[in-house]
Amino acid sequence: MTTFNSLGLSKSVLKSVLQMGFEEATPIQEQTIPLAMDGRDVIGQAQTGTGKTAAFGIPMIEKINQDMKKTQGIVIAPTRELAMQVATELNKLGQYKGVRVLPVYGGTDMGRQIRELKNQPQIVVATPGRLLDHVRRKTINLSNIHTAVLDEADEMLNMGFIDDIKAILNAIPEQRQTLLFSATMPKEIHEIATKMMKKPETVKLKAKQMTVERIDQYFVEVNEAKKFDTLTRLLDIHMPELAIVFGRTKRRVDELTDGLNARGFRAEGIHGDLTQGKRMSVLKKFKRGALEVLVATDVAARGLDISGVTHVYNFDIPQDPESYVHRIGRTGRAGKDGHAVSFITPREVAQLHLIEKTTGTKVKRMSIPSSDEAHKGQQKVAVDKLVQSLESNNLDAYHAQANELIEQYDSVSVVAAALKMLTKERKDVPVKLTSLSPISVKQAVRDKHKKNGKRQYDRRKGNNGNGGKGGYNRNNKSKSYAGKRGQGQSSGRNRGYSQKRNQGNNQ
Ligand SMILES: Nc1ncnc2c1ncn2[C@@H]1O[C@H](COP(=O)(O)OP(=O)(O)OP(=O)(O)O)[C@@H](O)[C@H]1O
Ligand SMILES: [Mg+2]
Repeated sequence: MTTFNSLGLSKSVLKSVLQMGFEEATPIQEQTIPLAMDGRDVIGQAQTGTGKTAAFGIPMIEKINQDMKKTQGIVIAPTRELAMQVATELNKLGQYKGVRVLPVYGGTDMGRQIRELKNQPQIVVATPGRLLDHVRRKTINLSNIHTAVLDEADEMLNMGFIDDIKAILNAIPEQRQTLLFSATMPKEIHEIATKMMKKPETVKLKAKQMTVERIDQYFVEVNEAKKFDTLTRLLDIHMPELAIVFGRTKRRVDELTDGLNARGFRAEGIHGDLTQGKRMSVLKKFKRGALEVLVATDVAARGLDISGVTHVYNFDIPQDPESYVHRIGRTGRAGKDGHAVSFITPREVAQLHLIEKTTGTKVKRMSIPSSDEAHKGQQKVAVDKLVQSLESNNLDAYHAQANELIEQYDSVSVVAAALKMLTKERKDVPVKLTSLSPISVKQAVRDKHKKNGKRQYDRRKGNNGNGGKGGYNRNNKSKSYAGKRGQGQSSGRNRGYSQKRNQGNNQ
């Protein structure tokens, strides 16, 4: 067990860390913080939800000179929502030191952003497209930057972003420290990365598998036409606290959202064609539990840390294994349990095997639940509601009517009728989605070579461990890692080839 105290943090940062409820450092923090504080370039790889943000955030904040009102650190993240989230976490870490952090991303007012950047916040957390805009307009001063971080580094160095990243890094003083973090790091991207860094130290936590062990991983083999009914049945049976359903395209997300609402689920979608205001409001609603289901493209696959997400459904199987790792990693975070179910059409079985091979995980088969099973799930919700009402003890006004009913009918029938009324009957609402062609491994490989499949979601319209169970406590403000963990990835994996999504502006 490593406490933050023993990592040699300054008083103010230590105070922030404790205030955030972190009691001990996670393994990736324990290993990378000392290196980074020593000034080394670091590539850090550890499973989703294991605290990589603080792993780069803490040394970065430590290095900031708070008396110097200049931009000294920069973090680049692939999506706007992630940039916002990272900025919030850094703000918390720097709260007692008095470090100013500004998120900078597209879809927001440029004029205002320029004014804010003029004030030289000490740390800027940005998406690449918008940041490059500022670099070209010379509306950001990069000359005092001593630390640059690429969060989701493999994604940032992938085809869609690499040119922007190169251009940005070239504009930052060369004697900078560079930190790269991600849960995944394909070999060829690691090679590209090391060329941009100075003798980087790679910290790759050893674990049997790339995904978090606490996430139960299942697949269900189902025909395209049956997917939607299967999804709503599973939602009825699993009764997630919060669920994320990933679809492959924006259209898919829209159709799924409409379909789920038609069947009585509170669902909203998030993808790159929505205005930034809408994206933020959907995410906020989801975080506070006003939505049960968030339907999303891969725009929500990386980095987002939303507590209460108990289930992830890959309605469409992701186009590459890395995306699978990140998507399912939206659950099972910070030591909590999670569940993931991937829908595989019969022609996508090879893609599933590739995911299993790459991640070192066995994904268990689950049979398609029957409508009876789903109905039982719905009934369970109705029973819960009834019990809640019983326990609320506020039923006096109904006693007279209840007595009359019991005199006329037997009590079991009366309760059954009440349950029937409370049960959401979903199966009668037909929902038809536009079908998508299956993903094949061959197709995915071809896509890799299609340069025009560039993803730059920041620029587009409108958006542009594992471990011993129970080892992690998160009571109120107290979060701690304990017990045996071995987070991170198994090393030396060689996939033999890599894939590139051809999602273009599908997100
Ligand atoms: N030492 C710690 N003790 C307890 N909780 C922590 C600790 N460090 C981070 N956390 C919390 O764990 C959660 C996950 O952290 P974070 O988002 O940094 O994970 P990540 O490794 O970046 O995941 P991803 O790969 O999905 O981006 C956050 O809510 C964070 O506040
Ligand atoms: Mg992260």
